[in-house]
Amino acid sequence: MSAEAPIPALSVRGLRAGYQGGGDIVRGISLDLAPETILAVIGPNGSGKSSFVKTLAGLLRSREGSIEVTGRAITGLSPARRVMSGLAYVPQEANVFRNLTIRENLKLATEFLRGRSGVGPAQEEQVLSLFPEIARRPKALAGNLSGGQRQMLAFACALLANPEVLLLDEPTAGLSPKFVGETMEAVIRVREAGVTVLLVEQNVAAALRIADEVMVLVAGRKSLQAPPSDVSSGDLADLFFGKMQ
Ligand SMILES: Nc1ncnc2c1ncn2[C@@H]1O[C@H](COP(=O)(O)OP(=O)(O)OP(=O)(O)O)[C@@H](O)[C@H]1O
Repeated sequence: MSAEAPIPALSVRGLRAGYQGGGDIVRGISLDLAPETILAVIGPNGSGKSSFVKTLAGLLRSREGSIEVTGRAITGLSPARRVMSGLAYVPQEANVFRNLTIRENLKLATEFLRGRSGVGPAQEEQVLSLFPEIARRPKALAGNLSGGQRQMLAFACALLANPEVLLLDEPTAGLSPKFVGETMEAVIRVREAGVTVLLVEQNVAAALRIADEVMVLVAGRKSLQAPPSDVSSGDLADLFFGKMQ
């Protein structure tokens, strides 16, 4: 890296992780993610995408390797301390309290984040400006929102932390095509607001449309990292098919 290159928003070196009593599922992943970009992480079912993102979020303990956010080591930190260090995470499921209103969900997230710099009314206003349909209905129960709107509420809660990096685990899972498009538009707005996004996605076409870089995971290893324009559907078919053989 030259002296002028910006510090990566997220830097991962030799990351290995697995579940208790089992072998490694994340098998030596390294990557540098430039600031204010979207990295789409794709790969066959069971290739370790969710495990990778959980390791970054601190929910799965890393066995080896290092993680830095804007040049600061976070490898040994708890999930909560990682959020405070600028790494926010939206899990695939159970990412909002369905029996609480939009306003209550946002309030809880803010309470949790007390002490993190940049958290407060100005940040909330900026975040809500990204998601007008959430901002318009503060008293709506999260459980009564559409799947797409619920994802936006989950994004909003995570962004209240004023993070440098937002980790999204399959935000379009189970959504109809209309809501897939809306969710992807929301991810673009998040990047435009200055946040770097690591997006795990099963919907390869939708992810490639918005990503600046794509990383293909096969059996817990990085098989490819490139701009989407450099990745052919033949390459992807080979990588996905290779896993199934
Ligand atoms: N809690 C767990 N305990 C033990 N093994 C697990 C656990 N969660 C996932 N695994 C295993 O880890 C491997 C990778 O799973 P993971 O969910 O990370 O893959 P994925 O690429 O996200 O899959 P998908 O695209 O189907 O969501 C699989 O073999 C899975 O069975």
